Amino acid sequence: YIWPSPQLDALESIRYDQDGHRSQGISVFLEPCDLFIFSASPSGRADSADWIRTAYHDMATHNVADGSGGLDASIRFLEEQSRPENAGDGFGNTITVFLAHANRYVSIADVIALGAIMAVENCGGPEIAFRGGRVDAGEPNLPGVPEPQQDLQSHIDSFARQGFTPTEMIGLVACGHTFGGVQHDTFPDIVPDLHDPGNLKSVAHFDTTFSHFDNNVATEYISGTTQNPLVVGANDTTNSDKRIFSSDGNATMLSFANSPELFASTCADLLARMVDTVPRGVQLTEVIKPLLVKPAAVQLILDGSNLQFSGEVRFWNKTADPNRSVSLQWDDNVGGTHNVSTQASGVSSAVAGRFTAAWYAFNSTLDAVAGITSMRFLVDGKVEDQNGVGFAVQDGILYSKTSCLQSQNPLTGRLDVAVRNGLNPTHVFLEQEVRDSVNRPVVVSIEVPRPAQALAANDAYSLWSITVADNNVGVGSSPATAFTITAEVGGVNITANGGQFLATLPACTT
Ligand code: HEM
Repeated sequence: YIWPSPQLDALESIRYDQDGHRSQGISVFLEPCDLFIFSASPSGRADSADWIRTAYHDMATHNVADGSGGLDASIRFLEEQSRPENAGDGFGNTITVFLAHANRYVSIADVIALGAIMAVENCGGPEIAFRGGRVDAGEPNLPGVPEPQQDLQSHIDSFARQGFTPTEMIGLVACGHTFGGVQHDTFPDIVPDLHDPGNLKSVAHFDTTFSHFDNNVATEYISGTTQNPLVVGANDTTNSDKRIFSSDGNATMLSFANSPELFASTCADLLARMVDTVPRGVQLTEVIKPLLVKPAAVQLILDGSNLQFSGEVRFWNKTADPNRSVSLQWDDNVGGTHNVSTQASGVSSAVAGRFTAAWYAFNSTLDAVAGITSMRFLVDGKVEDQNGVGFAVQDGILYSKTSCLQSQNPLTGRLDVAVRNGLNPTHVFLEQEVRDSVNRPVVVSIEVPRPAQALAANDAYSLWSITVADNNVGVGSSPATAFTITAEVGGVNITANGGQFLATLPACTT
């Protein structure tokens, strides 16, 4: 895709800015892969296992016939979590971690999908295609998750309702059950108290590598050494993995045992399909791939007769290199081209170090009248401009530095919006992201009134002002969020680069 695209940019960041500079903070819960943040270690549990099971149980309500259910974060509702089919506290744990990572561009359901993908990828598994655009349910879905005491035919029927064939059922169960196990606390009839100081939560694991993706779930099953509690459990009624794995005469499991590559590629396909199983009508984005050159945190602020321009750029698949020269070049509205050097600002990595990225920061002062239309980067003399498209930077609407804090409690401030002469917006509005009563990120818009008499800020901009209160701080799971400015111009919305938190504004003097 072409930068900027607010939704795809946000999805790309949460997927690929994992560790180090500008970390989005999800992958740390998988470091190391047997980390379990909710009880003392060694617990025998793992965040990674909880996250994969959460994605499956959220999806498993899907009904291909009527399009209902699917991966839509309905698992966050306590009503759904309290059903027998959703036994255990892993769903609540997972949602607690994930809620803070959702935003207006990344739904809670997208985070659930990505959490499962990252657990697999970052813990030894194959790369899995990730799309965004899931829509969070406003209420619980109908029940429909398979349970271990049910017979084979009901499992075949259940997976068919979810959209998977009997062979795919074997695959999906094996792909999931290469992680985690059955807990004594949740299933005391399947797993006894193990009294094991190395496994404090008494989890009987599905294979010997419970926090690592590999085909041991298949090799141990085929070789007869498996300790999988759903295969060799004392009560055969709950040996659902045994019935499922053997349902085709062990052909599928044998193929997985013989080929770790086949197991990995099958799981990459099936798990991608699992997280892309969404209620009918939901339109997913393209597969999110890393942008090789990606601006981030671009800010343009009116400061008297100048524009303060700052931001960063990330170069994918590059490591730090003190000899590299990176400069930023931009075009203005009056035919000029300008150059500024950048400074190395950090490095990041993703997928347990499989990928790295090098970051550079820029900071410059532009003449407000000349403004800016687009930018490009020069890396050791080579032009990076999205294959000639350039990186568009809009200067039509932005914050003015004259914005100020009016009161701390309640938090109120005057936001001065600079509108470029000639832009002629039909509307200007502030947008703030908040959470609705069921924790979905939603955007509240506040119209910025058109001033009766335009107040010139300089030769290029006039100011529109509005006093707003930030009612969002500390509400529910909402982190404090910035106000952003959007202008509707000729039926199209353009959004200012960079948002403004009221709390960080200087106090008003008038
Ligand atoms: C017939 C289908 C399935 C049955 C009956 C089943 C049953 C179970 C049971 C009883 C547990 C133990 C839960 C606990 O003690 O907290 C479990 C755990 C788990 N299941 Fe499944 N499962 C099925 C399919 C799947 C699928 C398709 C996936 C994912 C692709 C999956 C992923 C997991 C994971 C990762 C765990 C470990 C959770 C942890 O250790 O915290 N399961 N499953």
